[in-house]
Amino acid sequence: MSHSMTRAGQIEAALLASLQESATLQDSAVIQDSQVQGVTLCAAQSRKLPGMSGTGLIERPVSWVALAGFMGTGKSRIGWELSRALALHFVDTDKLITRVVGKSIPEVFAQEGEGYFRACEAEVVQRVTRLEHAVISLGGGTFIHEENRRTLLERGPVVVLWASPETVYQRTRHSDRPLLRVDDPLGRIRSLMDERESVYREGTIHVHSDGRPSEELVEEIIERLWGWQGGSGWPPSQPLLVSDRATDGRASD
Ligand SMILES: Nc1ncnc2c1ncn2[C@@H]1O[C@H](COP(=O)(O)OP(=O)(O)O)[C@@H](O)[C@H]1O
Ligand SMILES: O=C(O)C1=C[C@@H](OP(=O)(O)O)[C@@H](O)[C@H](O)C1
Ligand SMILES: [Mg+2]
Repeated sequence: MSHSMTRAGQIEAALLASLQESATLQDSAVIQDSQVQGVTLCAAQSRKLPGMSGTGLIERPVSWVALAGFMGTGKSRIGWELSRALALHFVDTDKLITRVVGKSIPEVFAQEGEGYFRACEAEVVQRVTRLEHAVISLGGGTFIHEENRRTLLERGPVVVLWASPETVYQRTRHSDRPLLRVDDPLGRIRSLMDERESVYREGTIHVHSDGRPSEELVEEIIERLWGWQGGSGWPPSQPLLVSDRATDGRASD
């Protein structure tokens, strides 16, 4: 990216490239949001009718949704699959930042520092919450920062994916997450998850991912989104109770 461009301009250009890519990969050319000549199908139904999802006869529970949660819970993968199921654009904020800065996430952390990464993340949140027709996969730390959380929850539903520390460890051990580059990654996962858990609980819908295939998760997310009442999720309505923080409580909202 050119140095003469402002970061906002760089984000705009990178976003455009991401959206073009996501549209190119879209398997249906024209998707209508609601009724088409009196015929509507919800996304779940259309997936049971092969061929129908490409015809534009599709109705979605939402036209914008974000995925939050700890590293390795599946935000990037499930977000992508959810975007295909709902025929929406897909934006992964980490990939967007990689495009904007021209460096991988580990390089951004090592060369620019975490503070720089968090500043990019905050700007990207401001931009992606103004998008229409998109599934947004956040980085694991994005939702932790209050201003990001407020902006996201005012925009639309935030689905939080959960997994046990052991599952996160298995899913991330062969990848390069800068925050897990330590002697005892499982211990680090446990302590960081503990630190962040109460904040993740401010999300709109909570889905546990341990031992569950992605198709099942996408299906559950879509069903839960149909049941979502709408409205701003900010400020969080329920004060957090200590008993709510039990491990079993993570799967429900
Ligand atoms: N439900 C799942 N079951 C098995 N593996 C999964 C599941 N969700 C994600 N993964 C895998 O775990 C790894 C981390 O997933 P990713 O989507 O990058 O997580 P995140 O974006 O939350 O860090 C990837 O290899 C991905 O394919
Ligand atoms: O939890 C975090 O603070 C981070 C999570 C990562 O994203 P994923 O959750 O997609 O791995 C990435 O944004 C960065 O390494 C920091
Ligand atoms: Mg990710």
